Amino acid sequence: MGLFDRLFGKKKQEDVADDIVIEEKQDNIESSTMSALTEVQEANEEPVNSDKSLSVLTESENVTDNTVVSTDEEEIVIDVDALADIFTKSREETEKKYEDSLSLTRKTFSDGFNELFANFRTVDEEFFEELEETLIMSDVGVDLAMEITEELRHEAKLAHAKSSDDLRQLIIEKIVDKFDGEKLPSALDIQETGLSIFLFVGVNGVGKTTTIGKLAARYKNEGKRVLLAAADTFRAGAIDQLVEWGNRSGVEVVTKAAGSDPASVVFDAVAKAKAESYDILLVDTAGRLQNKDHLMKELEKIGKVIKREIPDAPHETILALDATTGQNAIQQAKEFSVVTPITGIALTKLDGSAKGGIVLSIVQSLKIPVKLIGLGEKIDDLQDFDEEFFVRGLFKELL
Ligand SMILES: Nc1nc2c(ncn2[C@@H]2O[C@H](COP(=O)(O)OP(=O)(O)OP(=O)(O)O)[C@@H](O)[C@H]2O)c(=O)[nH]1
Repeated sequence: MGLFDRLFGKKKQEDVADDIVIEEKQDNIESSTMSALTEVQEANEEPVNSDKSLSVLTESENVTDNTVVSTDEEEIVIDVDALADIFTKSREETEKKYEDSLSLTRKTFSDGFNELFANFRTVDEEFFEELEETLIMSDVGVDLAMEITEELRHEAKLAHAKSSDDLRQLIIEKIVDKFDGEKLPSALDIQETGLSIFLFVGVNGVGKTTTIGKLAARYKNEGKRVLLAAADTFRAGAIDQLVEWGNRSGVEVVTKAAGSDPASVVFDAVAKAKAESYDILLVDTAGRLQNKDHLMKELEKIGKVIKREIPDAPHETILALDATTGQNAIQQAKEFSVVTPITGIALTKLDGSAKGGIVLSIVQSLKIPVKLIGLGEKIDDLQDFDEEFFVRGLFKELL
C-alpha cells in the first residue's frame, strides 16, 4: 500500500474517471471548500541557553600536546534523569511536534491551493499554468511542479475533467506518490559494533553545530559513548559553540586552537575515539562554499585521515540546510554535492519556516534523503525524519 493510501485512505486517482463522469452529469455540483489553516504558531520554545534542567560535565584531558578535550575546568555531573525525560516521547507527542512545526508550511500550501481553487472553477490552460506557479511557490521545486502539472494536463484531458475541484485530491496524491516513490534510506548509518563517524558540513549559521549538539545529547541518553570533534577551526566562535554544546549534552569535545589544521583535530579525535572505545564521533567542519577548491581539499584531507583508521568511514556525511531559506538551500545542496558526496540532509529550522515544501524538492530532484529535521532550538528539538508524520502534517487539512 502506498504512502497516500496509508495516510489518507482510498485514492481518488483509482476512480477519477468514474468520479469525473458523475461530476459531468451533475454539472453544477457544489465544490467543497478547502479548509484553510489560518493558525500561525509563534515559536514559543525557550532558547537552548536557558535550558537549566541540564547541568554540565566537562573534563580537561590532553590528547596530544596542544589538543584539549573540552575547555572548561570544573566537573559537574549531568542530570541523566532530566535528559532521559526530555527524550522519552510517545509517537503521538512526536507527531504533534511535527504538526505544530509545520504550521507555517501548511499555511503556504493551503493559502496557495485555496486561492487557486477559488479563482479557477473550470479546468483550462490558465488553471494549469496557475497550478504550476502555486506548486513552485510552495517550494516543491520547479521540476516536480512541471512534472505534476504535465501529468495532470494529460489525465484531465483523458477524463474530460471540467471542474478544477476534481483535480484537488489528485494533485496531492501525485505529490505524495512521487515523494514515496524515491524510497531513500532515512535512518542514520550507525554501526552495530565499533565506531560510527558522522561528518557534518554546511555553511555558517544553518544550524550545523546545534544539530550536532542535539544528536550528541540523544545518543548519550541512549547510553552511547559520544565524542565531538571541533574541526571548524576557521572561527574561534565555532569551536566555543561546539564546546558549549558538548557541555550541555555532557559529552567530550576534541579541540585545537583556531587556525589549526582541521584534519589534525580529526586525527586526534579518531585516535581518542578508537583508544577509548567510543561509539560515535560527530565531526563539525567549516563550510566555506565561497572557496570551493579549498573546502574540497580540506574535506578530502579529513576523509583521508578518517579512512586511514577506519576504511569504511565516515559512515555519514550530513549536510545541514536551513529550511527557512527555501530554494537557496537546494542550491547549497547542489554545490556541496560537487564538493563531497552527501549521504543525508539535516533540515533545520523547520519550525520557523513557511518553506518546508523543500523537503519534497530535496528528495525528488536531488535524490538525497532527509535524515534529520530541526524543530526548534532546544536540546530535544531534533527528530529523525518520518515521512508519514511529515506528509500528514503537511496535507491533512487539504483533503
Ligand atoms: N528555530 C530553530 N532554530 C535553530 C534550529 N537549529 C538551529 N537553530 C538556530 O540557528 C542558529 C545557528 O545555529 P548554529 O548551530 O550556530 O549554526 P552553524 O551552522 O553551526 O553556524 P556556525 O557555527 O556559524 O558555522 C542558532 O541560533 C540556533 O539556535 C532549529 O531547528 N530551529
